[in-house]
Amino acid sequence: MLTLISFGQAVNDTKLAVYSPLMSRDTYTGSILIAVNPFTKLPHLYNSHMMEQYKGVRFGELSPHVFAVADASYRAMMNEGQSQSILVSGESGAGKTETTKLILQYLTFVGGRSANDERTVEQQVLESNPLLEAFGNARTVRNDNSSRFGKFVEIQFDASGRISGAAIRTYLLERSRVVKIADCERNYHCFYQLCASGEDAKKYKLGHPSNFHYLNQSHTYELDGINSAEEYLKTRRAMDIVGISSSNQEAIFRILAAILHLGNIGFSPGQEHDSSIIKDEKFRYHLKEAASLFRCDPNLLIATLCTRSIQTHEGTIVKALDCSAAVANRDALAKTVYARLVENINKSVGQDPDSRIQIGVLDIYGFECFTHNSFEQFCINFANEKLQQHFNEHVFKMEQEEYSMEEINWSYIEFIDNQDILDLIEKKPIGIISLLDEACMFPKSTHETFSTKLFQSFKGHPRLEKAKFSETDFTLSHYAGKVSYQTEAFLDKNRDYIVIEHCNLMSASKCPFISALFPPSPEESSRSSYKFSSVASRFKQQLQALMETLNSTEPHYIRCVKPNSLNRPQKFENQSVLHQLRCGGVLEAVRISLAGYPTRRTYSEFVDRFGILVLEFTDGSYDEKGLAEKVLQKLNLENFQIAERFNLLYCISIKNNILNIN
Ligand SMILES: Nc1ncnc2c1ncn2[C@@H]1O[C@H](COP(=O)(O)OP(=O)(O)OP(=O)(O)O)[C@@H](O)[C@H]1O
Repeated sequence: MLTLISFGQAVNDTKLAVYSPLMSRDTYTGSILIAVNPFTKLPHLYNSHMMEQYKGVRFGELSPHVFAVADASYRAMMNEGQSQSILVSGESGAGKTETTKLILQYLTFVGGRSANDERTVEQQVLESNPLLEAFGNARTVRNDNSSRFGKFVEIQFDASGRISGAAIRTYLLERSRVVKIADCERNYHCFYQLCASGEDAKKYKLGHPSNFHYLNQSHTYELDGINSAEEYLKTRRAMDIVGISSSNQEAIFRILAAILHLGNIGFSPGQEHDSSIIKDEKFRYHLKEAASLFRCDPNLLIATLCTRSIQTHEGTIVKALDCSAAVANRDALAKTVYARLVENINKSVGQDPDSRIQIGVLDIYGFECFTHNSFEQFCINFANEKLQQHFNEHVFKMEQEEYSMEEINWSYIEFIDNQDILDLIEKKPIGIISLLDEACMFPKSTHETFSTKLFQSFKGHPRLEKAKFSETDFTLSHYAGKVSYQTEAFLDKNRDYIVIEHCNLMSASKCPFISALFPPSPEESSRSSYKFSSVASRFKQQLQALMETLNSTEPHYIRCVKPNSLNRPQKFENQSVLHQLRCGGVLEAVRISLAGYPTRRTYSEFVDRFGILVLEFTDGSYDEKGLAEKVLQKLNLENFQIAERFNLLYCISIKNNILNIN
């Protein structure tokens, strides 16, 4: 079944309102909430009074609200004993992170213990958010606080419905941002917070962000209305509440400082051909600082940055790296350390191994189609195809199954199945990801050879074509429209080398926190100390695991909509909104719903509401079903069916809009 409801004041003035509310009933599977970003603070909509109002109230009874979805999932979990999931999606800046926070706020409200202790599990869950944001969010051209990863926050409950733990899984952290930032954008917030931290910054020999290569590339340091020093204190407080020990907190910020010093190390050509050395005294200073903060041997750090070892039949030989290879090596080390640090922080919220019921909230990037689309858009759109399939299966298939179960006459509506594009992307041994991995493993492959192989392998495939005006770009026909991908950087971006020297350097750190980030890996025989690890394949596996989790839950959907590109309140760009609804599968859902019987009422609900129209028959000689039939006869309605099995009445809502008038 499908419930489509709109949310936010802005939506009331638009054509979208015509779809709202189509129906409601006591089962919530397949409901979609459209949450329009108001771009203005509306505290009265989200306070505890509001939470109290939505608590335990039948879904659809009150105005559409994110609390209604959160409450519905909590009630369903408690009543049916089944885990739930809430899938929040939308484009950058649409309000996913804010919506996720509101859901967590509501769940901690209904599932929290009234304790004064700051370190209750629910406080930890709430405080995990600012922590994740400090380390995983950054300013982009679209959003000052953009999440640079997808996340699935699983709130665990005990049998009495109290929060007992939480687990956070993150997806596709944008690692490149640690070392490279585009104009007007920033690195992760935590770096600026640390630079503004006063005493701590001094202790780690930090100063203004403009002194650091990893922060000064975009000349953008401040965020409107945000004080980094205050944010630093908030992050520290969040760490306390989540339960990160003070020595681990010290290690975490020391690592951030080390990364900044590492980025300031420059190289000049060495005496030997194609070799490099640390450029001069200034760069040696940063090298010494980085080594000292990482608690590692400075000479080993130099060797790690400027050389690479290769295994041959005769033994290990050490090959010098030229300056540009040394810079790439330095950046790879910075990215690896940061990614492992963030992974570790995400694990810091306490899990409850005994919990049997959970509510998972997925906050993941929506479908993307820009003028230039690269590997990141490919991965994001792959994830959206997966989620779209899940959406299809759970909303459309269940809709159809319900009709056949209730023996309702209904002509089967086709929905666009996207299995073919998923096969094209992920099928082994020949799919886009497999071909890309194969290209990455052969040193001589280029994006040209990759594209040629791709076009040869899928000649005539209805979902793949060569992009116009390019020999190497490919266009995929996604469920939400066509996207052309530029392949130039595909191979590079898919290569995530695990560099043995990096692991050795870090696991030898005298700081136990750092060495634990790099546990010894089983020795593998390889000719190179660089081991290829595929970003796309790892993402594919993570998505698979996510889909398995989602499939074991009852899903609820929230589609966040960005009403305008200027981030202003009260401004609605209809074309863009329609495009977002199409990308979120909402228009397709509406189509399916309108083709069936979107309005459903139990006989009793129906008679409660409309019995007044047939007062002359309410003398007790008719049961609820009989009275419902009398109402329908009186209204001269035709497009309805009466289901015997669950005492339900199915109506076509658009024609019988009267049924929705409260
Ligand atoms: N419910 C809301 N009430 C008030 N302001 C909101 C609300 N939702 C979003 N905003 C505003 O919009 C901004 C962007 O929202 P948010 O960061 O949640 O977007 P997002 O979809 O998570 O973006 P990204 O994918 O880039 O992380 C917020 O910083 C906030 O200013």
